[in-house]
Amino acid sequence: EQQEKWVPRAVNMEIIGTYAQTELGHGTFLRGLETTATYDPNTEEFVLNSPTLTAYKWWPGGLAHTANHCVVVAQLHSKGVNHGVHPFIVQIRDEDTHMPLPGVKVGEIGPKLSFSTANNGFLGFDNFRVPRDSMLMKNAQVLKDGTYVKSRLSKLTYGTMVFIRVMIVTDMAYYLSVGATIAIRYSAVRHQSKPKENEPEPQILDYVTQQHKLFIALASSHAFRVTGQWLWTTFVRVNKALTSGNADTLPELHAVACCLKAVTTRDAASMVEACRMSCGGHGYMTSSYLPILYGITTAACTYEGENTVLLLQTARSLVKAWQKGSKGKPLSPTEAYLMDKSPVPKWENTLDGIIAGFRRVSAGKVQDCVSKIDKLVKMGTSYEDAWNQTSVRLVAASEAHSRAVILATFRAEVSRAAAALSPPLARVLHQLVHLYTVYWALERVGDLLLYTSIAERDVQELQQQYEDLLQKIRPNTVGLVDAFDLRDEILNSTLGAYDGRVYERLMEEALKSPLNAEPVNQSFHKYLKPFMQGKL
Ligand SMILES: CCCCCCCCCCCCCCCCCC(=O)SCCNC(=O)CCNC(=O)[C@H](O)C(C)(C)COP(=O)(O)OP(=O)(O)OC[C@H]1O[C@@H](n2cnc3c(N)ncnc32)[C@H](O)[C@@H]1OP(=O)(O)O
Ligand SMILES: Cc1cc2nc3c(=O)[nH]c(=O)nc-3n(C[C@H](O)[C@H](O)[C@H](O)COP(=O)(O)OP(=O)(O)OC[C@H]3O[C@@H](n4cnc5c(N)ncnc54)[C@H](O)[C@@H]3O)c2cc1C
Repeated sequence: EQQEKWVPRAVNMEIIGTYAQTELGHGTFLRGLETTATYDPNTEEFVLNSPTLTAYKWWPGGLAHTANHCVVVAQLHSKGVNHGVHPFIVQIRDEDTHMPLPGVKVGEIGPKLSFSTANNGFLGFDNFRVPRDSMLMKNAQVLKDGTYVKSRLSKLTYGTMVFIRVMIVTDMAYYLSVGATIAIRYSAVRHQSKPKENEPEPQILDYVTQQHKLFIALASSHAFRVTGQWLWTTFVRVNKALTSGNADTLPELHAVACCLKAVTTRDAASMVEACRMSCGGHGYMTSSYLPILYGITTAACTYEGENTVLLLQTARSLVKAWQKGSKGKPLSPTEAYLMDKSPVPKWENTLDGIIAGFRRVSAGKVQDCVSKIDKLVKMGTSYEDAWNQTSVRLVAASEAHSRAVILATFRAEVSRAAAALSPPLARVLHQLVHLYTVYWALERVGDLLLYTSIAERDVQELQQQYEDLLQKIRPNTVGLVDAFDLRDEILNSTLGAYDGRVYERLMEEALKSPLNAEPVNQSFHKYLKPFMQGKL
């Protein structure tokens, strides 16, 4: 009934909404939110209040000027009992005049690193009344007389966050494709230095250090797209099961969505920044789009669950899995490898060998964490303090798990898809899988040395494989980014346009600056001249 009431209006753009959960005082710790929704059975309404400054909603995108409705997450009170946080759909502005409704205080939070167009807002309530059916009652309910009917699973309230975290993985694949396209096209246009005196300056794309910076962004875009598709399929399956009353697979989905969101956003932000730096000075120009892209991707490390916090959520699941597995209980598919008790096998410099190695690293790190926590608890430390003292390792274990999942998914899905592709295309995609896998093996060589039987000569051979791959991929790189098929209007970049007119576009953009409108800027007469004449 509620969906029938709200969804068509939203789809028709009659109402514009946002998700108002985070407050000035709390974003991560949802149970600590302070906005209250107190049920009044006499009028069958909820009364919304922001009892403190820190209770003000803070951050929701589009809240300041665009939205006229929002989903407000608030502590539900009924019959004198606090039932915890619940979502309410709340109209905040008049649908005709767009004026804030009485009892609503709404505004814009101010300039940010990026997302300048998102008008992120603040929102407070002063005895603001909404009808009973404003509470989203798919899970928990409040009856007319104020009786609270519990949800069969309290964590279903957090479902929207799981959905968005799943979407973010594919989103990061897209942003990396944008960054890689701009930087690789620019690197094909840009010539710099003269390593051989009698030859022209090479394209900077021919410098192997440049390839090292950029090809991983290209490969990661594919890895994340494939992983995002797999995660989406998992999400759909879990949701289907939830609809028929089975929540058994929800914890696994939550655990894997958390670590994949964290690792893909962190990689996307750092690789986009590497793309920006790989364009030298021109990459620092806003018109290159790369600084904006960095602002967008680094925001994703924070929104929808701060990355460290999310990695610790996955670690919580891994530690529990370890404890369960040690008692011989079955584990969920993505965590089952943790209980592989076979002796450490001889190292193999193959894709399967490296993926198996990453699983060993993850399992080894989880085991270390469990041992440390157990030891501390036995010494009398509380579990919570033991957890905190182990948390640097827990985050590393969670990241290793995530890498194992991405590597295995990328390899499996590309191998499966390759059967339907032309042999040359399949070969190139396999090269990207290979490059991605070897890159991370070399990045995490310390971990592999600790937890697997990899030896110095294996590492040297991997380094050689990596350099060979850069060379093999080089001739196809521009074709590979063209294959992302991103229109110039979307790239919005002086450096990345299809026609390669980099220098012309940079000058065209520079000339648009209002500071170039007059030959002598007024600041000369106002400040500089008096200063030069000693009058200031
Ligand atoms: C809008 C539509 C757009 C569509 C397109 C999207 C495209 C991509 C987006 C691009 C644009 C993006 C724009 C920006 C949007 C940003 C929006 C926001 O940030 S909004 C704001 C986002 N804000 C955040 O993300 C806030 C982050 N904070 C949180 O999520 C939580 O408070 C918490 C998880 C950290 C702790 O919660 P707490 O209650 O203290 O829990 P405990 O630690 O005590 O654990 C208790 C048990 O619960 C379990 N469990 C937990 N969660 C889940 C779950 N989801 N499920 C299942 N289970 C879950 C947990 O495993 C544990 O199990 P067990 O071990 O006991 O068995
Ligand atoms: C661009 C952008 C858009 C956003 N859009 C929205 C939106 O539309 N709607 C909305 O409701 N919110 C939105 N947010 C808010 C966002 O969801 C929160 O900022 C985010 O969940 C992090 O919470 P926080 O700011 O309270 O960080 P904090 O939790 O205060 O984090 C600060 C530091 O404390 C650490 N920390 C916190 N808790 C723990 C812990 N338990 N263990 C270890 N370390 C911990 C973190 O790792 C971090 O280093 C947006 C934020 C941004 C940046």
